[in-house]
Amino acid sequence: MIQLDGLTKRHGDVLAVDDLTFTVRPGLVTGFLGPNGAGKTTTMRMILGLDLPTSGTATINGRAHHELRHPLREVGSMLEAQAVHPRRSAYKHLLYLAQTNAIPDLRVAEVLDLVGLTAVAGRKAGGFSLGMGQRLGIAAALLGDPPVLMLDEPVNGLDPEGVLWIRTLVRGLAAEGRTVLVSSHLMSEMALTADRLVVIGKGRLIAEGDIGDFTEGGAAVFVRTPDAASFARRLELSGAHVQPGGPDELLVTGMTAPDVGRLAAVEGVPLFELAPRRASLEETFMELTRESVEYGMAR
Ligand SMILES: Nc1ncnc2c1ncn2[C@@H]1O[C@H](COP(=O)(O)OP(=O)(O)OP(=O)(O)O)[C@@H](O)[C@H]1O
Repeated sequence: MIQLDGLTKRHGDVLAVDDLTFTVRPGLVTGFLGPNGAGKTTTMRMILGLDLPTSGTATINGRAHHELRHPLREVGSMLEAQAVHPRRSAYKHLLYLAQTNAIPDLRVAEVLDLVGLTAVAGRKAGGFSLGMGQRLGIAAALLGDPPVLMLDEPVNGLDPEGVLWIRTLVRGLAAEGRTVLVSSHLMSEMALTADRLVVIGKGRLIAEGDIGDFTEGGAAVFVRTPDAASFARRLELSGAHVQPGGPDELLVTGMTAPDVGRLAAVEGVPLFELAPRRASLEETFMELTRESVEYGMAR
C-alpha cells in the first residue's frame, strides 16, 4: 500500500505538489493521471525518497522510503529518466543492482526472461531501442520481487505490441496482489489498464475513484425519433435535460434509457434508436482538468 498524507513540494514559486492525500491499494492497478506539469513525476520521486517533501508524508507499507531496509525488495520503480550505463550490458546492469541490494544473482536471469530480454542480455544497453529500454527498466523494477510497483509513463513512445505487453504485465502484477501505481497522460490507455484513478492538476487532487465512477457521471441516452421536437419538450417536462443532435436526434441526460423508453411508449412516440452513451474517460478527464490546463497555459 502507498499512503500520501498532505504531501507538498514547492520549487521556488512553483507549488509542484499541493497537499496530496490518497491511498494506493494492493491488488489493483491505480492510474495516476494529470496533464503535463501536473506534478505526477514529483509525487513519485517523493514517494521514492528522491525528492524531499516541503511538508506532508509518503509511506510504502507504513514506512517512509528511507526507513526501508531493502528498498528494491519493497518497492520497484521505473521513472522516465533511465539511469543505465550505456556501455554496460543489460545482464551486468541488473547484476550490479542485484548485488548492491542483497538480491540473489539467479534472479537476474529470471527477470530477463520475464521481460523477454534473455536473447539480448549480453548487448550494451546503450544500443537498445526504446521498447527494449523500457523492458530493461521493468526488469530492474521487478528484480527484488517487490509488493509495490510504480511506473512513470511506461507506455510513452511504445509501439502497439509494447503497449499491449505493458498492459498485460501490469494487470498480471496487480492480480498477484501487488500495489501498482502507473502514471499516464493517455486516458484511453488507462481506461483499458486501470481499476482505479487518481487525477491531479496543478499539483492538487482533482478526483479519485473506481474507473466506472469516471464514466458513469457523464452518462447520457441517445434517441432517434421522427418526433424529436415534441418528444424533447415532453422529456424536459419530466425533468430530463435534452440537447438536440442531428435531424431526428436527441441526447438526453438526467434520465435512464429504460425511463426514456417507457415515456416514449406512454406518449406513443416511435423510437428508431435508444442507446445509453457513457462519457469516454477522455471526455471526463478533459472536463475535470480544463481549469488546471488553462491555468498552465496562461503561466
Ligand atoms: N526541480 C525542479 N525545479 C523547479 N520546478 C520543477 C522541478 N521539478 C518539477 N518542477 C515543476 O513542478 C511542476 C510539476 O512537474 P512534474 O514533472 O512533477 O509534472 P508531471 O505531471 O510529471 O508532468 P509531465 O507529464 O510533463 O512529466 C511543473 O510545473 C514543473 O515545471
